[in-house]
Amino acid sequence: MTQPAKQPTLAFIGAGNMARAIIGGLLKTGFPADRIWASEPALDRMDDLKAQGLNTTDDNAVAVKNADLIVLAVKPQLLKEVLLPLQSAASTEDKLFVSVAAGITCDSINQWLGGQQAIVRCMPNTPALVGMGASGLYANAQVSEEQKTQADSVLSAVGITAWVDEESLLHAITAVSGSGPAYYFLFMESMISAGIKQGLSREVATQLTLQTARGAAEIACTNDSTPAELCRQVASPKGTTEQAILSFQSQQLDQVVENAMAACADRSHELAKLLGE
Ligand SMILES: NC(=O)c1ccc[n+]([C@@H]2O[C@H](COP(=O)([O-])OP(=O)(O)OC[C@H]3O[C@@H](n4cnc5c(N)ncnc54)[C@H](O)[C@@H]3O)[C@@H](O)[C@H]2O)c1
Ligand code: PRO
Repeated sequence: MTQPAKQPTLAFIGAGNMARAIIGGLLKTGFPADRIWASEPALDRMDDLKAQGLNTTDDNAVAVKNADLIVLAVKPQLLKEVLLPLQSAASTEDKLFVSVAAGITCDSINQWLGGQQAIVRCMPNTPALVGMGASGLYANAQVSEEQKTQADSVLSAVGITAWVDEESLLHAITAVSGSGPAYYFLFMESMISAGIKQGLSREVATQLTLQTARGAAEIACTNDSTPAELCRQVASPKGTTEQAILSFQSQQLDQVVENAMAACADRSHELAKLLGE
């Protein structure tokens, strides 16, 4: 992690999957555990975090008061009821809020916090759990360069970061990388099922599918060739792969993927409207 000039004290409001992935990454990079607060309604669910040296509380306002950078990591459906009681804790100092909640806009968050707070919206993904996350980030006008660097450092602890200048692009980022891991898992499941139908045991089909996914991702990430070129390198003319590719194309794989990602982005828009009032 690139250490910012001033290392902030962090608070995680909600210590579920995404928060824990980020906390784990931060600790691995040497971020001091005693500069992290974690807040959950049930204290005993954070015994492991406390054992690692984090400050834990069941009072979100305490965590917010103690922190410079607050990661909002509750479900989008809960964000409003979590933020409304935090207005006075939030407004006392110059704090940065980093929201990972899908869909919810900076305007909604500011409306609930009752001010003009510095807000970074972030769309991370679950590969953050293994330090291979991909996070899209957007900063509102109140965010200073130093705060932007701090937010980037937190998310860089669990993978790569990409900033966008338009908040609305977070819908597309959700469709690409936020939800993206699920598409690959689904495809793996389909390949395993098809392998079993062709006579392989579940164990062998799973082993070969997962290693193939890992290997293909590694080549795509380390090679200068585009995925389309890498595909051509596997598919010998008049060979076996070509037939599989032709089958995918005849069923309009591009269109299937485009439709699925449009549905994902539409839901992100919808969540912003439904939950943002
Ligand atoms: N899981 C993903 O793939 C993913 C990807 C990108 C973004 N996100 C976003 O991350 C956020 C968290 O998702 P998650 O998968 O970690 O969910 P999660 O359910 O694992 O974590 C949410 C946590 O919030 C806690 N919580 C509930 N009420 C609370 C309250 N009043 N105060 C404090 N904490 C409270 C819950 O106990 C839980 O531990 C969501 O907004 C989601 O949109 C998730
Ligand atoms: N998981 C969250 C959802 O499905 C946000 C992106 C990934 O809503």
